[in-house]
Amino acid sequence: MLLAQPQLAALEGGLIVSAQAYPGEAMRDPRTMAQVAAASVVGGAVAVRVQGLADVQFTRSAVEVPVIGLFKDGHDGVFITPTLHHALAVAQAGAHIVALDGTRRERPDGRSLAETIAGVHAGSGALVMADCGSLDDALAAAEAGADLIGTTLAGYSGERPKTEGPDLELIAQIAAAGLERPLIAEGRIHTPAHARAAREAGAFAVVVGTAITHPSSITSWFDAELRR
Ligand SMILES: CC(=O)N[C@H](C=O)[C@@H](O)[C@H](O)[C@H](O)COP(=O)(O)O
Repeated sequence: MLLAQPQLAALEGGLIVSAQAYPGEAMRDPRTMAQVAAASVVGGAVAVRVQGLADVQFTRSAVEVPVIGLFKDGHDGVFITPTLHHALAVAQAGAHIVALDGTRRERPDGRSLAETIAGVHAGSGALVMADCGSLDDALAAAEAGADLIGTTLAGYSGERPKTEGPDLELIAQIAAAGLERPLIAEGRIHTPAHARAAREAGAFAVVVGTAITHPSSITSWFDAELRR
């Protein structure tokens, strides 16, 4: 799926909404996720991010904006689109952008990040978003040919603390590195003020997931406050 440069440029300053439900959850249905993604576009999302091949397929039909796809396999270590095989399947399902683990950890298929990105580019028209967990990840991912850099794994890969809100320090560090490709702030952006702060720290665009699309979590936040 080809995403032209002007379409990528159009994401600048915008909100990308991630719609994901986890296995066993009430909303874990690709049609439901596609509907949630479509609803977010009505509210102004400039792109959407969805997990799972069927979710990518349904979402492609439900929205006109670019679709970032990923394929989670497992819960520990490298689990976000962990291999080239997973990445090509996501591209085949229709993702304009394939999000994959962009850390420096060993990948289950033994391929390097550079080989994986080259494989996606050679085997599809999709761009690659490297989900990073540190500045060193981001530098390596840019070197490896990633088209977009995300802070998705900050606080989850062991290199950065799990900050209460977004890891603004990391966003600022990566922005200052001048990697010449879009920096996507992602992870624990829970309020409009967090989103603005991420943008002001230097993000090209901002992904919000849980705070918009995960009702059980949002409900628990309200519930916890009422019971404090
Ligand atoms: C670490 C990991 O597995 N992140 C996943 C990546 O797709 C999702 O579970 C997150 O919901 C997504 O990154 C958006 O972040 P938040 O839900 O915090 O707005």
